[in-house]
Amino acid sequence: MDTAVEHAVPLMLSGVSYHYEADGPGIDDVSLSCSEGSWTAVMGPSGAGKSTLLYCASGLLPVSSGSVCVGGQELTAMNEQKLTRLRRDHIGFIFQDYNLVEAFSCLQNVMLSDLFGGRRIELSQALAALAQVGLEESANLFPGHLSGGQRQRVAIARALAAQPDMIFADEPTGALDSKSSRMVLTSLRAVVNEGRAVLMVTHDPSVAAEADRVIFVEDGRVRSVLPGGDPHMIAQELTALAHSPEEDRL
Ligand SMILES: Nc1ncnc2c1ncn2[C@@H]1O[C@H](COP(=O)(O)OP(=O)(O)OP(=O)(O)O)[C@@H](O)[C@H]1O
Repeated sequence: MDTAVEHAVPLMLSGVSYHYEADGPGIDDVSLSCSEGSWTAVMGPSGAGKSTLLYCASGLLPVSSGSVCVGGQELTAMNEQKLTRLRRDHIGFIFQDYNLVEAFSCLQNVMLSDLFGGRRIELSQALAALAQVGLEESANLFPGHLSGGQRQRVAIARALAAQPDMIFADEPTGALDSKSSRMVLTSLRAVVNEGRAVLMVTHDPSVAAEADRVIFVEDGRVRSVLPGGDPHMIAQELTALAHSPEEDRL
């Protein structure tokens, strides 16, 4: 692999806009970057554009203007084939509802890409990813035997196994109780400590507080950025944003 690409910033968005339809909702002029070993949370009211931001940043939605670079590679200029390869090789995606295949064991779920002719994942890589989320003992269990938190940790292991530069997580704890959430957040911190960058959407200030910084989005635009760490400060910012007069937001 090209060394310059290998050491490039995992994610950089410059002036990114996307609208589902002309003059309709979407995101406007969003700029942000995520460095190696950093964890960024995205918060904002319902309908603010958080998921849209995540989908644009991961190449799942084509931006209408601006630039998106993942691992130093510009996504907006890529054809579908190159984009698919980039997503496969550099991006992990964790969804709220886990997206596990019920008929496959945890290990098979982690190796899914390899089983379907996508990225090659060695057995040792898959087992290491399961161990990283504390599920090495559960490799041969099926999702039906797991709690919600364990399922989500399998999904994280799957995102990790391909050793992506960048992990996107859309409400990864949204469906979990507090104990399971805690385990998922511990796993995500381990991923970040290993040098991966995480961009995570959440509604929960105590989950966002686990991140290194929190980006607040409203009406499709970035309104403010706070450091992680203090759930009360994050909750206050969210409330202030929701109650700010329309003219202050423009
Ligand atoms: N496929 C779509 N077609 C048209 N409009 C859409 C589509 N998906 C989302 N939207 C609209 O775009 C805006 C941003 O949606 P998005 O899902 O990004 O918000 P969000 O901040 O993630 O919301 P939530 O917290 O409720 O999940 C909303 O007004 C939403 O209704």
